[in-house]
Amino acid sequence: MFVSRAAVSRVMSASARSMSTKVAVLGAAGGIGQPLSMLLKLSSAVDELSCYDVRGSPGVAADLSHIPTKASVKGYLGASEGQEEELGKALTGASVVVIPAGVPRKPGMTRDDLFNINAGIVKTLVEGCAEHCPDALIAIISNPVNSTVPIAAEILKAKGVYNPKKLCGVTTLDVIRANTFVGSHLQKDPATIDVPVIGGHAGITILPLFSQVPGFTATDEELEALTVRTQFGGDEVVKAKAGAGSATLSMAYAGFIFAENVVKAMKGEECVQCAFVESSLTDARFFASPCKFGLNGVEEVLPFGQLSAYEKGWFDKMMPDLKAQIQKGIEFAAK
Ligand SMILES: NC(=O)C1=CN([C@@H]2O[C@H](COP(=O)(O)OP(=O)(O)OC[C@H]3O[C@@H](n4cnc5c(N)ncnc54)[C@H](O)[C@@H]3O)[C@@H](O)[C@H]2O)C=CC1
Ligand SMILES: O=C([O-])CC(=O)C(=O)O
Repeated sequence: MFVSRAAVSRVMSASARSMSTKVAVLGAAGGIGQPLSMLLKLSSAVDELSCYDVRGSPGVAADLSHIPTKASVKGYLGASEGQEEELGKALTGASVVVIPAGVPRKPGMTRDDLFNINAGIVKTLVEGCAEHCPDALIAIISNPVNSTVPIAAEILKAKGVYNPKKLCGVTTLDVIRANTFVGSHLQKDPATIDVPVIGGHAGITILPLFSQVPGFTATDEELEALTVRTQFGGDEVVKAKAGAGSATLSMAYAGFIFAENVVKAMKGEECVQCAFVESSLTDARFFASPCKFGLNGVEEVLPFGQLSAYEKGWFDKMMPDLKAQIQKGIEFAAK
């Protein structure tokens, strides 16, 4: 469950750790990667920022390094002619790895249409994590998240380093969209709204639980419009960008909130936020729900509570799609 930056964390002073945190962003020169790296550079929770990409990352790092905040920044490049592969250096010592590497959608495409390219990219990068930072928490942004997270799990398992507490798909953008749309509907400050969003991260697998928002009221038509807008918020941006990609700035903000919360939790400030994780809440192997984050990553996958009859209808509709997308990722990794 996502609240606001200020409200999500509770300080556990007794167990607070003073650890130095290296965060690696893989795909750091992209539309998401650049603003995400900048927000992480501005965070007082981050000590070291590692910017990796197959192009442009040394420039991004040099640029960010002139911002006077405490995090040190280094850029690392993938292999190309005359250029050695620097993924190992980028990952060594990282406690959190955020992965926005991969191609974005164009109008008319589904997230699943990205599978053929992005599955291979995520596989290679997660193999690097298994080798160079097996204890790091990996936060996957690359789409289709419903399949790329299962791919990552299978790769880590095959390498003998899978820890379900340390692998998450980032669904925070769905939460912040739902908060924004409900804020506007109720004419309230969206920062005070906290909509749990469960399921997955693609179309109808995204299920906002508006029935759990205190004071929420809507007609049937308004509820339907808010639900569908949250499910297809990504398409709204893809359409508006007209071929120039998908959400980058709102995603960078969402990825930053997620990653910073993870880092703070690892330093002793427990928090609850939604994430797509291995889960036994439903018969889907991975499922997004509120999770408690702490010193070791996902400390507890929390139940998502009572669904309204309307939400139960969407839940039943989404499950076959979600399970098929998860299975597709598992089968890819087994090849
Ligand atoms: N989880 C979510 O809520 C969201 C996910 N996304 C996804 O995030 C991904 C990235 O989107 P954008 O930043 O807009 O794309 P982009 O094309 O602007 O940036 C992607 C970056 O990844 C890099 N890259 C490609 N292969 C790589 C590799 N093997 N290693 C390292 N870097 C590599 C590219 O060089 C590029 O800089 C897409 O798959 C998109 O669908 C986008 C928005 C929201
Ligand atoms: O729609 C897309 O392709 C990007 C995405 O995941 C989102 O904006 O939610």
